[in-house]
Amino acid sequence: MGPGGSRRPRNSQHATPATASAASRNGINGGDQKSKDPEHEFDIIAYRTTFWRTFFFYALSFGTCGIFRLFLHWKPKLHIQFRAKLCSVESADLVLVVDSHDRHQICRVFHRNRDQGTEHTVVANQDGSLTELEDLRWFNYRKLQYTWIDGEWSTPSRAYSHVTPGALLKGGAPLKEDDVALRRTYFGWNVMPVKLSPFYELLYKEVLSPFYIFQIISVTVWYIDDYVYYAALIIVMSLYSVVMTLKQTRSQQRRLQSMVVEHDEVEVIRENGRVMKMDSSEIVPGDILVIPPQGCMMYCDCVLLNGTVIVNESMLTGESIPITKVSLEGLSALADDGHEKIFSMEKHGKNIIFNGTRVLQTKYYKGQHVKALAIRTSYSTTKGQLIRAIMYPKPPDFKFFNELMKFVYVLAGVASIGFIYTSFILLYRGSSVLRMILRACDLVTIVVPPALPAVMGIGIFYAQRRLRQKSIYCISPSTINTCGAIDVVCFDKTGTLTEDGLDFYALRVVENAKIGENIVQIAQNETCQNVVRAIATCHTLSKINHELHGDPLDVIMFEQTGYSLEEDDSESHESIESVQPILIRPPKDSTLPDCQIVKQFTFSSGLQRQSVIVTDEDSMKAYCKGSPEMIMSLCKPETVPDNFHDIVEEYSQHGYRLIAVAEKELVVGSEVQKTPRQSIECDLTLIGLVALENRLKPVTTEVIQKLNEANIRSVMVTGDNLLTALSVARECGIIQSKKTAYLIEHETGVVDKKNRTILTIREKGEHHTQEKQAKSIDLSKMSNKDCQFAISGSTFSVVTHEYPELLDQLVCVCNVFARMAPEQKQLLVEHLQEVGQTVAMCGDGANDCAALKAAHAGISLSEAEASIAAPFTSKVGGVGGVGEESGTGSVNYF
Ligand SMILES: Nc1ncnc2c1ncn2[C@@H]1O[C@H](COP(=O)(O)OP(=O)(O)OP(=O)(O)O)[C@@H](O)[C@H]1O
Repeated sequence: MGPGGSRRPRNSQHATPATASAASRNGINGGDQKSKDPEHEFDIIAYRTTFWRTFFFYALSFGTCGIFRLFLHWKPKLHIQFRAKLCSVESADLVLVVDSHDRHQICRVFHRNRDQGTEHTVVANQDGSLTELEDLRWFNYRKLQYTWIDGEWSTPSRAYSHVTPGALLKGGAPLKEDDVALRRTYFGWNVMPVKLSPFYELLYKEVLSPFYIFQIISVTVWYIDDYVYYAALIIVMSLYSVVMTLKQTRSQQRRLQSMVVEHDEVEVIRENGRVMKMDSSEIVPGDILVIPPQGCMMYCDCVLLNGTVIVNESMLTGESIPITKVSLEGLSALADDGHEKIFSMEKHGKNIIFNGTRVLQTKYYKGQHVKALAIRTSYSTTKGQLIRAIMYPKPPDFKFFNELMKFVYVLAGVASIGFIYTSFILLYRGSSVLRMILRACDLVTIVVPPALPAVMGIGIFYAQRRLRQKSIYCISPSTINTCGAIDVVCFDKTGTLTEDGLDFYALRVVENAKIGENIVQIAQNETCQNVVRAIATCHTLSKINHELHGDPLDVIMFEQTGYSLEEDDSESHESIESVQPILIRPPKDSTLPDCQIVKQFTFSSGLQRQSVIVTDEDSMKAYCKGSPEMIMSLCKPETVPDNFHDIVEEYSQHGYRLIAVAEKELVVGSEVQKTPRQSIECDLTLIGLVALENRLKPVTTEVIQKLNEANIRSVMVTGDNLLTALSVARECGIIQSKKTAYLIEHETGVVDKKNRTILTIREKGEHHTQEKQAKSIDLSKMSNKDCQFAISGSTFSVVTHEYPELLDQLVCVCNVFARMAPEQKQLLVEHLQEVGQTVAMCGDGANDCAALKAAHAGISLSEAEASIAAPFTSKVGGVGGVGEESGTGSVNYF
């Protein structure tokens, strides 16, 4: 099997596209490769078997009744070194793949020549086109197919990996049937088969582990030695454990299968633009899909070519609020650095509809198709990557297993001494050889606990059952053991520690750089109509089945305005995005005209803002809302009140969530569709500040208290303001009442002699800053003096780049990390792990996904039971305390 998929049955298990292409590295005979993907970093070493090595391998395996083979089964590296020798990729028939956790796997290399045989040797180019190779070599590893192209191992995700957004738009032409057939030979069918392993196969894998082999030997020794009852008891326990483990593995596979093996009818434009209905398994990268107006499930990763769609990505992110995806149309061709933009899955997430997500609604001109270009199928999609991460998880917890193995080695050392001593004594006393061996082995089996795997297996099984009863679903049972060793739990704030919903508190209008008083009732209040209009239009809400859907923050703000939202059906409106404009109507008795949202720039955590372009009868305006710091930086300084910063601090200190609103007048009829986002979101005029209340969840304080009692450190890592975060942290007990909170800060441009930005520490509440040279900051000492620390993302970034030597200390003593971008959340988790901490991360949103994945134990709070964002998914919607005795007997809380 391999890239010969055109003749392959539809549901065959075919290696599918991957995320990374393996880059060439000068290695042993040119056969040593290293993958670029940091997450799945691995070496690929080429080998060729020889006749004599194979002969000796079989001879020794038979000659030792399989013991030699069993030994090599545990040691794949020795196995391949014994059977084959290093060679170049061109002559290899085996490769040894070594992953970043030093796990080895031997894979067979397949080979096909263009002139031999009937099947094609096509591969994909980086721009998505196909090319035919003279000689095709590939191997399958963890559901992906690696093909030797241009001196490197590449996966099918190589297609569209180096292409401009403009080329993607232009390249979106219907595929011909011949082309489809050729593409299928390389990409395979768009399915993710999860095989239910037969019982005997699972049993074989389980029983061949060194522990079980040792157990078999132990039981045999005891049986011969007349410990019949004890031996029988251990057999019964082990059988029970094996059956439970197998049952668990099978139900795990079934669960995964139900999440993965989904397919349905889709509409694809093929051959001369005909819309054809077909099964989703027939989609190949390059196909153009038609997305129905009423929505559908997505079965591949695709780029939106026109219109706008609203999707629910909860399956991938755990976050169930609808997200708006926009088309590539109108995207500027040049990046910030002036170079041509290159399309990437990371940077253009807002233009990609991912496999496994549900399209709730599409928006475009009536009667026109919303089209999307399939770029990745089956296991190379984002969903495929997550599924692979579940199928081939990281080794549970290195520290835990290393220590467990150390414990076993110490016991084995003690046993060996006993073995030698007993053998010597018995020999000296003239005992028979059989009795001597029996006694000595008996000693070993008593010292090293043979029932250890059985006990752990049973423990995990019951722990998982208990979690399920509490609506916590676990897709990676081995992680349960890790939870017994958690040192730090990182919590996202909004939606995790605090309620998802917010309460509107007040609006303060800014006019002529003066800030007004609190306005609590904003609808129809004459004094704030301009800001109300901005709030009513600046969002990405949509109406699905007559209900407003979107970010809870947007919903709550919109509902205060008294405005209503309608999709504009009239033919006359010229929309900038060639999307049906959204009509915003003021309250009935208002004299203000209706207005249309003609362009939306979606919210992103990294940008901390969101904006829209709105037109009414005779004007065109851009409205922008976001975090006060961000909006202030985009506003003309003369429009920002002098005391604005102080006012923001005051609200933040009381835990309010703040959103600043700004506007900009645009010239009617100007070509704003071609204007990049950064040209719209600049030189703004500040017009208002909205304060929202964000209450703690009832269970939060109790959970933090339990963690404190268990000596597990709680850390808040949030995208919100530092002072707001600090106030919430104080309220829930992350910052303890008897401790003083210190803020670690910096001032941009203020540098020391070494040209490093000066870090300052100030006590929360003090307005003066007590400057200290970075060197004199000894955070670890200060933490002993009843201090706790908080830092914001920008200072964290300064420390990361300019004071890497402080980072270890910082992550160990800081309890609040605010204004953290998604990648900083991940960096924090990774750094905590680097300093030897076992980390759990608890989050609810798309901005927590990377951190959830990086943590030893990720806990996603999600409505979606089947979220694959983290090993644990809690449906209870809170950080409900879970006292759970895992297989290790520890009590865990999360
Ligand atoms: N829909 C929105 N429109 C405009 N600005 C927003 C919106 N949602 C949040 N913001 C602003 O962007 C900031 C960062 O948001 P982000 O979602 O990264 O974190 P968060 O929701 O504040 O906190 P957490 O990381 O704890 O969930 C927020 O503090 C807020 O000021």
